[in-house]
Amino acid sequence: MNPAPNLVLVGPMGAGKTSIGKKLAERLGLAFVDCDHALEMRTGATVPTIFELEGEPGFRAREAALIADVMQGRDQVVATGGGAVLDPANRQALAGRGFVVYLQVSVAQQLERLARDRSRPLLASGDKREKLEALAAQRGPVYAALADLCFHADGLAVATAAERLQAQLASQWQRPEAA
Ligand SMILES: Nc1ncnc2c1ncn2[C@@H]1O[C@H](COP(=O)(O)OP(=O)(O)OP(=O)(O)O)[C@@H](O)[C@H]1O
Ligand SMILES: O=C(O)C1=C[C@@H](O)[C@@H](O)[C@H](O)C1
Ligand SMILES: [Mg+2]
Repeated sequence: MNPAPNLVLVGPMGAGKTSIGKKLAERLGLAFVDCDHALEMRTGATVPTIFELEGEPGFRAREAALIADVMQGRDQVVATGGGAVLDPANRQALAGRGFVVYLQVSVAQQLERLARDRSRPLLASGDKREKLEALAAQRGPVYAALADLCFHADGLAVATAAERLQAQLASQWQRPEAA
């Protein structure tokens, strides 16, 4: 049993961190924080606009500041952005106060889900399959090393994935009582 005060979802773009996370938070009666969305609310700019104005380094700095703040809280399901785990300080913040679930998904499934997506700057140009494969090779081991639990989300509807994940969590994650 890991007594972390938050549940954290990590994994690649299109794994369902946002979609499954929202459903799971409802089922668990916890607050839901989507880091990309929270960053957009905080800055008043969309993720693509932040990338356009400040580049990926600017986005990553804002993402790190947000994660540091969010992880001070408790009783939250936190859906991270796909690249949040690249920063060691983020990894420390997420694992320090979170039970970390890696939502695993195949590149084929990502491609299906993100075929028409325009909100992810890292997929905006070039061949999507090649990019997703390169990101998977780089990030897959990082997600796996950070995770308390790996959950295969391939082929599952959002509601089914949330239900099954909740069932697995019941025997592995117990939130501490509030002080
Ligand atoms: N289990 C699922 N079944 C069907 N469609 C899904 C599923 N999970 C996500 N999707 C769809 O795939 C798209 C991407 O999902 P989502 O935004 O939840 O991914 P994410 O992991 O949060 O990605 P990112 O890292 O970019 O934030 C959305 O259009 C969503 O509706
Ligand atoms: O995988 C990534 O690096 C990203 C995923 C999204 O959630 C956003 O955080 C942004 O588009 C970058
Ligand atoms: Mg998301």
